[in-house]
Amino acid sequence: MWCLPTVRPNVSEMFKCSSSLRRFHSPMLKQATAARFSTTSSSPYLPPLFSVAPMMEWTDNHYRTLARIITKHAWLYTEMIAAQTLIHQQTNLTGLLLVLHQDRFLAFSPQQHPIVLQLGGSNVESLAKAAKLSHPYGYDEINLNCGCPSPKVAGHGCFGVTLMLNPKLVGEAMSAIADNTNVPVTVKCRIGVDDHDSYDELCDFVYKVSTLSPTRHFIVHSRKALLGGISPADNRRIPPLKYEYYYALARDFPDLKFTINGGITSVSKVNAALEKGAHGVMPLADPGTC
Ligand SMILES: Cc1cc2nc3c(=O)[nH]c(=O)nc-3n(C[C@H](O)[C@H](O)[C@H](O)COP(=O)(O)O)c2cc1C
Repeated sequence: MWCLPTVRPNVSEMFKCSSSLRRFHSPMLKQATAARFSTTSSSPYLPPLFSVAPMMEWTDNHYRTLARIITKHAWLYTEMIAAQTLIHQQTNLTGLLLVLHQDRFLAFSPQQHPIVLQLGGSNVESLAKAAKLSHPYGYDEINLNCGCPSPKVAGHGCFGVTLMLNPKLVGEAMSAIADNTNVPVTVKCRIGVDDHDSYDELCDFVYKVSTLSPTRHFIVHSRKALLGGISPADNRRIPPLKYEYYYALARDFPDLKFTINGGITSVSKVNAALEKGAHGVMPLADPGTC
């Protein structure tokens, strides 16, 4: 039996139109954000109720500033930033340039809180170092990308969604990231890769990552990834959405939190997911369709 909460908010409350902009200023969302920030080590971890999906070449500083004008409380994600890029920027540049260059990748205006830094990479030491480099900026959470199927990313060794094939490595990486930050660490993944698409394999991934590291929150893009060379756009279209995997995870790992992602394109879909028991929702605020 899937767990259904007794009281769920109505998310149409969150969507208040002002001019042509949609606002997400609901008291419920404000309350959820406040509760999230008041979490202490002794109280349970609360995932963001509503977050805007990370998008390479979209969710940069400018996009996030605009998003923050539209929504006061939604969680915002950076684009994926390769750990190695941050390290190269640090070692190849000097003095003020180093600061400016690194700030191109890591700086953000305080208004953008709550904000999550999404890292990409698979080298445990590099990810640890990247987490350490990001520490002074005050991100609210660090997330590891385990869902990107782009050949540019997944094709270069164990990176992006190919990380799902090595849960032990992800667990170790998440543990190393957590050792270098004092904010929650989270994973964004798919439900499988190619033929590795059984629910058991997904459970194995979640179980190993959460036992080897303090990761308590997974953002689940509820499609598998196909690594046969299809485009990232086709990888969002061809593999079918299997929300049943998402709800089964929420049922089978009661100590963990899961955010649903993939195909959440309308207020009614957000509401339907929350009513069905989703801990958090991550729609894609596609600039082309807003
Ligand atoms: C242009 C674009 C860039 C994306 N970049 C990232 C990224 O940097 N990191 C990431 O985890 N997901 C990225 N994604 C995936 C989205 O965050 C999200 O998981 C996916 O779009 C959900 O599927 P949907 O399009 O059906 O909603 C990107 C998606 C798009 C369309």
